Amino acid sequence: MSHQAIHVMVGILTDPTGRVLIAKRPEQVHQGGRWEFPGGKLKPTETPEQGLARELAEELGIEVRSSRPLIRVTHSYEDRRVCLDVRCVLAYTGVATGREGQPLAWQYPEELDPAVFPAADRPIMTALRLPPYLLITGDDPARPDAFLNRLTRALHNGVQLVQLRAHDLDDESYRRLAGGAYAVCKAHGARLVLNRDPARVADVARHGLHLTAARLALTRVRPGGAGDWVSASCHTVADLSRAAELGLDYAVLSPVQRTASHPLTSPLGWQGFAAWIEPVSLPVYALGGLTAADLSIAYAHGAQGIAAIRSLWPRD
Ligand SMILES: Nc1nc2c([nH]c(=O)n2[C@@H]2O[C@H](COP(=O)(O)OP(=O)(O)OP(=O)(O)O)[C@@H](O)[C@H]2O)c(=O)[nH]1
Repeated sequence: MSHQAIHVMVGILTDPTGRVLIAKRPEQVHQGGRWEFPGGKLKPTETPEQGLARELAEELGIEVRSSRPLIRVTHSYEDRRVCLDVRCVLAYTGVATGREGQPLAWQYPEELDPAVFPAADRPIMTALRLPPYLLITGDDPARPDAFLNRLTRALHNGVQLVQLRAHDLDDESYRRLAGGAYAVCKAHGARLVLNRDPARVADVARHGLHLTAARLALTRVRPGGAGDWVSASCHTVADLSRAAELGLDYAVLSPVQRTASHPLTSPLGWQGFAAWIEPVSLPVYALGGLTAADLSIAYAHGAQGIAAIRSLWPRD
């Protein structure tokens, strides 16, 4: 088998209700009969944007006007290795139709069934379900009422994913706070991920678990159950590889910029961030000195979105 990955451009079209476009691959081709996100092989003379535009014109009869990176996934099948270069189509003209006779369907990301897609597509489906902002909770965990109040305000501001980080609390206080935070998140349709030793929160209601970089290094098997989203803090290329090997759902890479809390740690910068995540087939949030306004630059460098404590945690 050739080790050179085939560069494949893949486009995500979204309708106004948030459904994404999928197409059925013909029976006789590679991964035939499975559903896919539209796209195809990049030609050697094309830029990624040109390749995406050509494939979507050929397959769907649309003209792509603009797109942004979503994720890159490298996957080895028995007979070939592919690098799926996935972009969200932000603007296009025309009406998508199956120009090659392929059935099309629009589905909400939560409804996509990984079993009917090629194996390489799993991280794409995760990326489609994850929101742009990840709030890592800030101060006040010792005053649960004030804490939950701030959390509620953050959710009103549009946050949909929350990591409960409160390392100063003892286990019992953490579990109590998690109970309150879960209720608030659930009521707002947001997800709560617990940053605590998984063994100590095994019976606590949640949507997922988060591993510190130190715990990631000690973890041999993906923790949690089938319904958990599992993430990890990463500060090195080795951390990112480990998160991917363990089959985690996403990573949080820091620091991208210098932060007040770690003024002496040298930041990665956006170029460094992009270079580190490029070979990793995982959605990766950028963390460290960032605000919601950095989302476009984060997207341009391949991030899933922005993670932040200070800038997403409401002040009094
Ligand atoms: N378009 C697309 N290809 C995918 C996805 N997932 C995935 O593993 N692939 C793989 O990426 C490769 C894409 O090749 P393709 O057959 O679609 O390429 P193409 O349109 O240029 O076709 P051609 O080679 O017949 O000209 C295949 O090996 C396919 O199995 C996906 O979601 N969308």
